[in-house]
Formats: sequence, C-alpha cells, structure tokens
Amino acid sequence: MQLLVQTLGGAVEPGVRQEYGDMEVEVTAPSSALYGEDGKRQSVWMSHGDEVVRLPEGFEVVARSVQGAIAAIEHREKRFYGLQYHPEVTHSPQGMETLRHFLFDVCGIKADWKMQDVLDEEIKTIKSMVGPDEHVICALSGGVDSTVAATLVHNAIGDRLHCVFVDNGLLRYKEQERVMSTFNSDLHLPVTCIDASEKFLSELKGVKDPEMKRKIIGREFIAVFDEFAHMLEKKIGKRPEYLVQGTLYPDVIESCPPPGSGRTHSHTIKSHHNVGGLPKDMKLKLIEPLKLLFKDEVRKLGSILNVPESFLKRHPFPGPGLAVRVIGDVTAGNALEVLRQVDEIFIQAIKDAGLYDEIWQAFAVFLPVQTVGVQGDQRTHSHVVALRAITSEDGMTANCRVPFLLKSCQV
Ligand SMILES: Nc1ncnc2c1ncn2[C@@H]1O[C@H](COP(=O)(O)OP(=O)(O)OP(=O)(O)O)[C@@H](O)[C@H]1O
Repeated sequence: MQLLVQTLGGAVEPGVRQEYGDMEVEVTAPSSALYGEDGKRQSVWMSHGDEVVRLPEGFEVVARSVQGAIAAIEHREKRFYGLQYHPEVTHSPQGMETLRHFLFDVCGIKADWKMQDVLDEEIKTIKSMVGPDEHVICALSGGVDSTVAATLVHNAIGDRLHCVFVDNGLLRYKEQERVMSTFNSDLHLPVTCIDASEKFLSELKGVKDPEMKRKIIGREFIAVFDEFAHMLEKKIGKRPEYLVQGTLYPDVIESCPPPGSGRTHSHTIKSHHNVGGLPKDMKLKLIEPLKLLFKDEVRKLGSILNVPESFLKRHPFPGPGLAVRVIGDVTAGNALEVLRQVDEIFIQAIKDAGLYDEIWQAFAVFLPVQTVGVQGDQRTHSHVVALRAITSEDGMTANCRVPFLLKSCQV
C-alpha cells in the first residue's frame, strides 16, 4: 500500500502511531470489493512504523485501524487496492477471505494451484538443469526443509545425489548420533557425516556479534561442502557442480537485501547462513527447490513425498545451531555444554507433557549474565538461561506459550 501511494503521488511518513501485532480495523466502505459481505470490524496483524498520510488522486479509504491509521485503500475505477496489514498470516483470521475477494472477485483468477504441481514443476526443472552424468551434493541437517529437499531431488536424479551432514560442534545433545541413525533407519538415503567441529569452533572463538557468527558459519559450511565435492571427485571421477539446500522463503525475506547490495528498501533481519551468509566466491551452483515455500507448505510437500512423520514434525533448529542460542562468545567457558543439557531437559519435558506437536518451536538461550542462587545450603553465583516456546502456523507470526506450566521440568 505504501509503495502504491508513494508511486502515485500520495504521501507516506514515519507514523505517530506505529502499529505492531493484533489490531482492530473498521471497514468504512463496506461496498468495496475487498471485503464483500465480511465483518465490518475485524482483527488483523499489523507491522508498520510508517503510515499513509495523503492518498493519491482517485483513491478512497476502505478501512482504518481503531487508532485512526489508514488500513485499506482502493481506486474503484482503476481497480487498485492496498492493505496496510498482513492478510496472509493466521493472526489476521479474515485475511484469507480478503485475499480470496481480491484474487477471485477482482482479478478473476481460478483456484487451480496444487502442491503436486509444485513437485512436478521442480522435478522437471532439476532434470533439465542437471546433466545426465552430473552429480549433486545435498546439505542435510536432519531438519524438515533439507530432508524434504533431498527427497525431492533424489526423485529427480536418483543415486547421483550425495547427502552430507556436518557436525559443526554447535549441535544439540547427542544430535549427530540421533540424526545419523534416523537417516539410516527412516530415510534410506546415503548420508556422509563430516566432523568439522574443531574448525567451526576455532573460527568462532571470541566472536560475539550474531551477524558475524552467521557469516563465519555460512563460509565454513561452504568450505566443508567444497571439501566433500573434492572427496567425491576422487571417488567417482567427476566433481559435483551443484549444492542442494533446504532454503525456505522466510530465509530469503529475512536475509534481504543481500549484504553489500547497496539496496535500502528493506531491513536485513538476520543473514541466514544459507542465503546472506554465503561467500561471494562460491563455486557450487545452488539448487533450492523450496525457496518460494513456507514451512507449513514444505510439510505438505513432504507428506506427498512420503517423508516420514518423524522428520516432518521436528521443531525447526537453526543451521548455526547453538551458536545463535549462546548470547556472546560461544566458545567461552562451558556455555555450549550447559545449553545442551538445558535444551535436552526442556525438550524432553515438553515431550513428556504431550505438547511437542502442539508447539512450533521451543528452545533455551544461554544469557551472558550470572545470578545468585542457593544449592544445598550454599550460595551459588551461576549462569542464567531463558526458555521460550511458541506456537505458529508458518513461522511468520507466533504466540508465546508459557513454558513454566510444564510440571515435569525439573533440573
Ligand atoms: N548441520 C548441517 N549439515 C549440513 N547442512 C546443513 C546443516 N545445517 C543446515 N544445513 C543446510 O542449511 C540449510 C538451512 O538450514 P536451516 O537451519 O535454516 O533449515 P533446516 O535445518 O533445513 O530445517 P529446519 O529449519 O526445519 O531445522 C538446510 O536446509 C541445509 O541445507
């Protein structure tokens, strides 16, 4: 909406009433094609600091927030529409209805998009991209995304796909053993495990800035994949040219604009190691079949591909692992060890309480402060961790679950 207004001669300014999160909006022009017969007052998800203060010629206000900010506009004759809020997220309960009105009533398109078509299209693209005797590496983390991506690419090129799982020293308690044994028992794809923990941890020594950590981790991952390509070249006589990653659309959105691009229209939330953290001189060419999908869509695609539930239901775990869950230097003291144990106890308690599938993601964070406590009869002055658990549909918006309701979480 802001781009539309700015481009067509209206004005957008830093807002006096910045609106974030749940907000009620009042539909002031109920005859608008955007809302049809839908409720005059609806709850929506806002996330804006700037606001529209003057409309371009021919536009009218269709909805306002209860605070008075312009929330929806239209130009009836030209059929231009703009929304200030996010109709696409589940926190805007009637948002899908509004999008339906726009797509079907205003644009006149048909609802014929199917997940199976995405699969067919991606398999076709990969087959045409990768020559008949070329080999491909897949970076497999044990998470939903890379497992679905690997299965999809395996469908397209079969045994010319070579999966690699990297132990970067930042994994959770017994993660390497657990992931490798589930790959063997449930996935039936050959996976090579490379232990690069020493290198990752020595590169991260003394680094406190999370962006810097992500860039180092992105660079080190690629170095391991290059080394793996070299190993394969010696074994099969041909160097793999492509790297499959389970990159999702939110990774791309949050990493934009690409670092160093000089573009300023959107903020970099964080440089995902697999997008904004990639080195500039990377040789491997990327295959990212899930790049335009959200997590809930990837789970649907995974079930079409018969990926086992044990993978599809896993909580997301970031590639940079515990490095981004330790605030500060990840190599200092016993931060990683403490965090591993806390995470294990927390996740186990969530499982014991039967809440694992209901919660979208749960994790512990190691804070760079110490506090006073009592253990036995003695004073302690020790680490503090934060526990967080959220529910979400697609990872774009979330609600916080209160973890201390867990009865069995005893340390
Ligand atoms: N330990 C790892 N070994 C090999 N590749 C990895 C590893 N961690 C991450 N990757 C690669 O980086 C990509 C992005 O990682 P990210 O953590 O965002 O997602 P994910 O691990 O695939 O899935 P999820 O978010 O569901 O845990 C992965 O899809 C995978 O291709």
